[in-house]
Amino acid sequence: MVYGYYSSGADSEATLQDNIQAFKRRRLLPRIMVDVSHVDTSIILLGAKLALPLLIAPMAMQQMAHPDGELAVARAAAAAGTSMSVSTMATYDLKDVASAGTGSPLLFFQLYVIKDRDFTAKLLRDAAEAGYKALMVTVDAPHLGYRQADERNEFSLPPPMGLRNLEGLQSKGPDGSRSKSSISQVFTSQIDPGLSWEFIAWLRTVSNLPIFVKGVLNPADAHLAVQHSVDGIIVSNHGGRQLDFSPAAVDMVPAIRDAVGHRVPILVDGGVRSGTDIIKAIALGADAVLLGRPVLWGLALEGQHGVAKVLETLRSELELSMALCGAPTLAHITPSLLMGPMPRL
Ligand SMILES: Cc1cc2nc3c(=O)[nH]c(=O)nc-3n(C[C@H](O)[C@H](O)[C@H](O)COP(=O)(O)O)c2cc1C
Ligand SMILES: CC(C)CC(=O)C(=O)O
Repeated sequence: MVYGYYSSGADSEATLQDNIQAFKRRRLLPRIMVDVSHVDTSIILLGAKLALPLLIAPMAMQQMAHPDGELAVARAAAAAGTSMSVSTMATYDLKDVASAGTGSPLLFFQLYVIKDRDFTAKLLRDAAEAGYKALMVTVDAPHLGYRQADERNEFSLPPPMGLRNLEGLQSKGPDGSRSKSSISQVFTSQIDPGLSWEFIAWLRTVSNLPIFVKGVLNPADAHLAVQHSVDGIIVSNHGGRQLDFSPAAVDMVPAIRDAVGHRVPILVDGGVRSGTDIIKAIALGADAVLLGRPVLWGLALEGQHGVAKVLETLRSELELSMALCGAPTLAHITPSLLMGPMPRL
């Protein structure tokens, strides 16, 4: 049941697969005779220096993978000098995760907007007090995508685990959803499907933190996001878990970069599995990438140590591949390093 929840995508999983294929279709065209005796993988994001252009994506309910759950992931992110985003649907209190992540250059709090706006405002106050430096507002999930594995397994969070940051929220009773997955039921009853761009203005009245919107695919929406003064864009199809047959996120990066220019940072996630994937995403126009499921696999195997190994593997792959591309810094990763999609792959 847990593996099904973590690994699956929506419906036929076409988008889940496409996220991986979109990277595999591309080839790198290296430059030679460039001094790569020193390779610098670091990046400045929101004024914070990250050791690598790889952040940990928000993922719900991490205690199912390991008893230390989100605490272990936060510790591994801090030790690797990178950023973690903590889900509204975490199984540890957001304050405890922030303490565990002390030393991380940039902790994000991922917001699912609760219908009860007072509750949402309190969550945001708690996040700011706990030391989170930015918000990731997920905008691609007015409803949860249909995931066959969760229906088949009648997914529910095994007790005594709970959604610690939603405690105190009034139960809304039967939600009218016919889903057999209890997380889908909670989502339908508590999460607000009525958001529009005006929400960003409301958010500014209750939080001073920088706002990234997560789940942008259409360049027209990227343009609107910037018009509404967001601080960053995350190009994402939610790891193929929301709209099946939406495009691979990385394929949308060039058009979104064209739409917004360099006014805000652009992050992308979905299917990043190697150092060369990170290079491809940056060459297409992203500033950095988020990593999803591989973090959970590391967590399940060896807790904090397992996550650390996943991050270190990607870091060393990135460093080596940058050297082999003739790119001593991230600024050297330009579109000229890329060959377009290969036919028939
Ligand atoms: C098990 C799981 C739980 C997730 N939970 C959240 C969440 O709570 N909030 C959110 O914005 N995205 C969530 N996501 C989406 C991720 O943030 C991210 O977009 C996606 O996993 C990236 O794709 P990848 O897993 O192929 O790297 C979740 C993804 C997975 C696999
Ligand atoms: C608990 C869920 C709503 C988290 C999520 O975003 C997901 O499973 O994709």
